[in-house]
This record gives sequence, C-alpha cells and structure tokens, in this order.
Amino acid sequence: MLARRLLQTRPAIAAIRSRAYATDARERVRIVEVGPRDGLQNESAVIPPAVKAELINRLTEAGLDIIESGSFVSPKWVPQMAGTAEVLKTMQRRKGLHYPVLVPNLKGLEILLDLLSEQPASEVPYTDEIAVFTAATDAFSKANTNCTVAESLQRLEAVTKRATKEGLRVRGYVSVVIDCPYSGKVDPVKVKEVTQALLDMGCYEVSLGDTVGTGNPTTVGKMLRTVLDGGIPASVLAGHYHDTYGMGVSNILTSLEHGIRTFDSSVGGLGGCPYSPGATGNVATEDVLYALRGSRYATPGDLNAIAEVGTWISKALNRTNSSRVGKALEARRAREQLERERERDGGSAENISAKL
Ligand SMILES: CC(C)(COP(=O)([O-])OP(=O)([O-])OC[C@H]1O[C@@H](n2cnc3c(N)ncnc32)[C@H](O)[C@@H]1OP(=O)([O-])[O-])[C@@H](O)C(=O)NCCC(=O)NCCSC(=O)C[C@@](C)(O)CC(=O)[O-]
Repeated sequence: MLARRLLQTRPAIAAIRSRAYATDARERVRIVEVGPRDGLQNESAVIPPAVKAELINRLTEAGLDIIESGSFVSPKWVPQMAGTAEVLKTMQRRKGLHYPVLVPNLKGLEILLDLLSEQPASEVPYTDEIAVFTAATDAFSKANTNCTVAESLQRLEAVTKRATKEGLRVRGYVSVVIDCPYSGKVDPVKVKEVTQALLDMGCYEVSLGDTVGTGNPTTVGKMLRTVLDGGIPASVLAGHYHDTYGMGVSNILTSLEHGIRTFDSSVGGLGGCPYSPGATGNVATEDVLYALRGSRYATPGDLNAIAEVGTWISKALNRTNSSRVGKALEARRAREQLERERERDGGSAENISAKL
C-alpha cells in the first residue's frame, strides 16, 4: 500500500518541480540541504526533536526543496540522531519536496517502514527517499559502520532492494573520496568502484564525500576524472564537500566544470562527521548560493532567508556561524536595522552611539 501511495505522488512531484524551473533559462543546480542530519549529528549537545523539526520547517520556508531530515542509525553509535521518528512526525511536510533520511541497515529500514505504514493515506508521506552510506576505505567503513566496504555493500544491497520494492528512492554516499582519517590518501579508482557498486544495486544518485575536507580543486578534479572516465555519467553524481580547509566552494566550482549539478551543503556550515576527528561541517549553503549568484546556474532557496536560518540555528546551538556569507549578511542586517532606528530616532549622535 505504501509503495502504491508513493508511486502515485511521483508524477505530481515531477510536475511541480518542472513548473518551478520552467521559466528559468539558467541551468539548474540541485542543492541537498544536509544541515539537519550531517550538521546536527556532530553537535556535542543533544538537540530536542522540536528544535530539529523547527530547523527543517525554517529551511522549507526559505525555499529549499531537498532537506535531509535525520537518520535511523543506532542511537548507541550516534545519540544525536535519536528521535528522528518524532522529528518526521512533527515537522511540516510539503507535497513535492523531499526529506531523505539515512538508513544504515535493514533494522533501520524496518523502523522507517513501520512508521510509514502507520500514516493515514491522506497525509504527505514522512519521506519518499532514504540514503545509504559506505566508504572508499575499509578503515573508515569499520569506524563508521563496524564492517568492511565489501560487507557494507552486501548489507546495503538488501536495504536498497527492499526500499525500492516499497516505493522509496535510494541515494548512496561514498565517504572519504580524497583522504581517509585512518588510512591516508585514497585511490580514486576505489571511489569509482564503490560508486559503480551503489549504482548497480539501484541507487539513483551517488554523493561523493570529502569527509575530511582536505580536498582541493586539483585532487577533487583528479578524483572526478577517474570516476567519469570510468563511464559513470555526471548526472548521477553529487558533490559532498566538507569545508575544513575552506575549499568547499572551490571544489564545487571545479565539479561544475566536470558536469556535476547536485551538491550537498549545510546551513551555517553546521556539522562534521563523528568518525572523522577534526573535520568541520559541510560547505555552507549560504556560501554555495552566493558563489553561484548571477552565474548561469539557478539554485533553489532565498539566500537572505537561508542566512537568517543559519543565524538562528547557530544561536540556538550556541556555536559560531561557520558561513562567511551568513556572517556578512548578518552584519548587514544589523547595520540596516541601526540605520532604520537612526532615521526613526531623528539621527542624533547620542542615540546612535548609545546603540553601538
Ligand atoms: C550500522 C550500525 C548499526 C552497526 O553497528 P553494530 O554495533 O555492528 O550493530 P549491531 O547489529 O550489532 O547492533 C548493535 C545494537 O544497535 C541496534 N541497532 C542496530 N541497527 C540499528 C538501527 N538502524 N537503529 C536502531 N538501533 C539499531 C541493535 O539492535 C543493537 O542493540 P542492542 O541489542 O545492543 O540493544 C552502527 O555502526 C551505526 O548505526 N552506524 C551509524 C554511524 C553513523 O550514523 N555515522 C554518521 C553518518 S555517515 C556520515 O556522516 C558520512 C556522510 C554520509 O555524511 C558523507 C560524508 O561526509 O562522508
């Protein structure tokens, strides 16, 4: 029943999306907002489901259309992602938007399917998409999911088959495509092989993760050329670049030159990976949107509104906003507010200096 319901909504989803971009002559870039999952999974504080749901609602309001909303992983491994079921139940879901969730194994998938089966048929499904994840090295795979890459691919094949049968789309992730925090430099050929394995099992897209954030345009370009020369089309690839060394935007521009049109990013540059010590969050959504402003690429979302969400969540988590663009826009908003107050108060020097 679930499969039928999800399949029925697909043509409507496609129609809404093609309408949204039909009038724009620019080439479309998809943004997968991963802040509520990749971002929050790495925060030291445990965040209540209500705050996570509010973050997703605000991102939806700000115009993003693919928002990764949580994980059905073991809470013993990643306690920050506990409560994803409650998040999905309480957040506002809009028809036509996608709210993928991470699933590491059949157990996680069964928990999600049980949740979906409890939903009345009239409601927008909690999600229509899962993301499965593996790595390009055994060392990272063991640290992250307690099994080798080959074992994880076996595990994920079963998950992908079952999810597809239930009408869910499946996205794949390959971590550590440039460097591994445990075993060093990664051979791009291995990245190509693992990507191909995920596509062969039925993933519609594979996101290539520079988990450590050490990649630069040279190493990312080399990795992409190996994957693309291996016969994998750019249309089924996404870039997922952590910004540890400030190379996230540069790596996206390089990926665009290689034909990639989907990128993962995180509002306020939230996050990191619990199994990649020292790595910072994803490239900030605000920075990506600003970098592509005025270019031949159309991106979803309202930059100013997203920047306000970045300011809000950074304050809520008591952390520094990691988005350079977000901070610049925040400073501009503060200046403009001061200007308005100056005009209202008649612009006297005492009034202004009292507020500074
Ligand atoms: C895969 C496992 C479960 C194997 O972990 P394990 O310990 O080998 O699993 P297990 O099958 O032996 O189960 C251990 C316990 O966990 C329970 N369990 C087992 N599965 C689930 C589940 N799905 N949901 C809830 N509970 C679960 C299971 O029932 C059992 O409970 P107990 O009997 O001890 O009470 C574990 O290693 C795990 O959850 N790992 C997830 C780690 C993670 O979430 N990492 C971050 C996401 S990946 C990432 O961030 C990278 C990415 C995607 O962003 C891209 C990039 O930047 O590179």
